[in-house]
Amino acid sequence: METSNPSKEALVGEEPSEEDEEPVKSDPDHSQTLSRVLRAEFDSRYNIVDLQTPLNAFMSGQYKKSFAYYTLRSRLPVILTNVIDTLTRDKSELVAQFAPHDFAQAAREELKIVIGLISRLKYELQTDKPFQSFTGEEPDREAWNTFINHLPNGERSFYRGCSLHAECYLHRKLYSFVENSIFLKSYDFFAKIKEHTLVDRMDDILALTKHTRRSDNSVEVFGELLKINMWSISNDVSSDPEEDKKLNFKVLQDVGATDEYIIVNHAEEIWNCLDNNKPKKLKQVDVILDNTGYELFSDFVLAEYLIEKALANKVRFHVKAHPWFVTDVTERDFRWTLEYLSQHADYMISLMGKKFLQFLEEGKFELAPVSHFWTSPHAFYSMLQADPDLYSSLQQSKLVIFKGELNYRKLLQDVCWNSSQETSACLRGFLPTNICVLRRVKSEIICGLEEGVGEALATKNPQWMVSGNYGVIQFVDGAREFGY
Ligand SMILES: O=P(O)(O)OC[C@H]1O[C@](O)(CO)[C@@H](O)[C@@H]1O
Repeated sequence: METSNPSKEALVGEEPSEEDEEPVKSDPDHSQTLSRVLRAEFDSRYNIVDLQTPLNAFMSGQYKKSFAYYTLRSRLPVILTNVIDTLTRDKSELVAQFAPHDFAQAAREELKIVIGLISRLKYELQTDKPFQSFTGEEPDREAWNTFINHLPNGERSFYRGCSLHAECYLHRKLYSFVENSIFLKSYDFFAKIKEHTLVDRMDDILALTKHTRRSDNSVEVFGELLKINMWSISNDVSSDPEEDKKLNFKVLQDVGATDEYIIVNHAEEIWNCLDNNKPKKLKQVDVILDNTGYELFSDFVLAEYLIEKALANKVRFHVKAHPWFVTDVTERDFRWTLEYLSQHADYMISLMGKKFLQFLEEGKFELAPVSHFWTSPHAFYSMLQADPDLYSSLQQSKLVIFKGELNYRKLLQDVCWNSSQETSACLRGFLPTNICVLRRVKSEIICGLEEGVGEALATKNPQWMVSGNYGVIQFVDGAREFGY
């Protein structure tokens, strides 16, 4: 697990910016020199400093040696380019799917406009332009515009501001282009990718199903499920997607095999929090979902265990209001997954799908009302003010499980804390109830480590925080804080 990620330096410039267009392709030495010069020019034009993110600063593209810079410079342009390529390639299919026959020409024209808007967004990203207001029919338009207008002047663009804001803004804008269209309203740029994250992982889904059929009601089994679930989080920063499959397979073979990579494990505290020996009352667990596919299936399996072992009598799932960060779960993905599983040719898989659907019917599983807060740029400490209903609904829960990297970054306001800082201190007062975090570490944001652990890992591999090779199962005791 230690090696696979290429160095960021090697990857920077993978996606050349608009002004990086190179006339000479044939001479590799010349190319490299030119690319170095262009990069230096880019950095000086946009005031990029050759530093890592300083301690206690928020992640930002202005620090060249940060993962934020690499994401803005290389990863996000690639995402936009891929969307443009898909739209161009699937044009006829999309027109046939979304527009009535008589309107095919109009739909084709509209698709061209959407492609143009995405290209423009890419240009704005690559030239550090200020964030633009939302001017269409977006239901969260006002909230977004207020947010943008309140950003200090120097933090209102892709590279100057907090990278959490930049990434969220980019994904929100991207969706607004189809949301405000006539023909493509219900189109999800990433639907096919998301379907593949499930369909291509049927072997793993079957293996996980078999592995978890006869399981005891014990802290050991519960701890295993938490590990399986944490490793099921998709590792989008990995250079090789096959690595993820291998890792998940390895975890099912021997769940302890990856223990040295789990740098915080509070499984026992989480178990105690849900302890089924305590008098039975409403025990609701909320899961703030992250990605589709094998990960979502593994979320269902964890939820199934909570219900069947009476650790919870309801599990409420929170999905995104619209397509988000490529593979995040929307309501459509959630329902599509259950339908797909329940109709699968493999008897065991279809039984699982039917069982989960039945749980949904019986209210053991529930879809939480859709909240635009999850697709806002806000860190979670501002939930109480920005979405008080959501906050009070989480207060009804015994435990809220936050899945994945983005949720972690929002819990910690995208701030580069000292890694041994106590987690509850980093939440800035956000503790509606007990909190559990399952996360693969994919950026320089972390807290709650034992003294010296972060430093030791950095000595071993300076890239450890951006590899996705390490994970945490963290717990913050809401009861201790508020005496519930
Ligand atoms: O799906 P997850 O686990 O939330 O990961 C997505 C996040 O991880 C990163 O890829 C790395 O921090 C971000 O670009 C993005 O915020």
